[in-house]
Amino acid sequence: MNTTQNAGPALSVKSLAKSYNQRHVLDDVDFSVNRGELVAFLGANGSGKSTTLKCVAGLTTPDTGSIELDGVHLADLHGRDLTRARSRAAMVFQKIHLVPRRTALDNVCAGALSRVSGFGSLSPAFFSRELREEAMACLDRVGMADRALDKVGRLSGGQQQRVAVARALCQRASVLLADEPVSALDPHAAENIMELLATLAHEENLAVAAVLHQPELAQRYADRAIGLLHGRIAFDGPIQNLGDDFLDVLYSPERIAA
Ligand SMILES: Nc1ncnc2c1ncn2[C@@H]1O[C@H](COP(=O)(O)OP(=O)(O)OP(=O)(O)O)[C@@H](O)[C@H]1O
Repeated sequence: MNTTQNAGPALSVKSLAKSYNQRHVLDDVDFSVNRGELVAFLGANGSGKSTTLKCVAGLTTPDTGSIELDGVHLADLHGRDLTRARSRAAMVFQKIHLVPRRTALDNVCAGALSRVSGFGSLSPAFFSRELREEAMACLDRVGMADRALDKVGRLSGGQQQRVAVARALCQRASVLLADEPVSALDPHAAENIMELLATLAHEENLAVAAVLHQPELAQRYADRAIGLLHGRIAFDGPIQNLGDDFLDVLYSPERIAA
């Protein structure tokens, strides 16, 4: 259970802008994600969804804009303070960045890398008993405790994605940033992961932002949708307000080519 008591949104982004080679890919992007909420990021290829999450996670540097995590302005911080504040947001990718030859448990322990000083490798020798117990609890939360000692490379895609979520939980993040978490999964496994993300939002009070390419999954599991069009927010509202008219705006070929 997330125990952070900040009253505001877990993630607040204001006036975010980003260019690559003088080409604007994000322009004046404002949004927030609250605890207890699953927000789906929708939009055509190249509309800026991943770049938005990467800016929040610190994987790319925005040109301008402010990012607040749990009420803390990242721009005010440097060095270890910045690393610690950033660790409040954990990224879960489509291409699951786990170490296949290590066990699920060791991979989950590695989620603590950004918050535990004193270990700098995936070597189990660095993992304390307390950390292992916490990692086991995280695996239990995603329904993978019985596979803790299996090497990740032997798990299915859906199971690996669960381990990746457990690693994010072991980071003690309050914000989960999931970039196409179900794109590589079969429909059944995709539903299971979406159900897990919704449970973490609704029952464990995490703020979850998930980039999805399946509007129907967003409509089934998300509370709110943010639609990006050419790097700008074209829709931000309750999921039930996301009708076919808005989906046409986000995905129609003429607009994408515009
Ligand atoms: N490292 C980079 N260097 C140059 N251009 C980039 C880089 N990363 C992204 N872009 C460009 O920024 C734009 C937005 O990309 P981004 O990956 O954020 O879009 P997306 O909405 O997530 O797309 P998709 O649905 O295809 O994953 C695209 O035009 C892309 O080519």
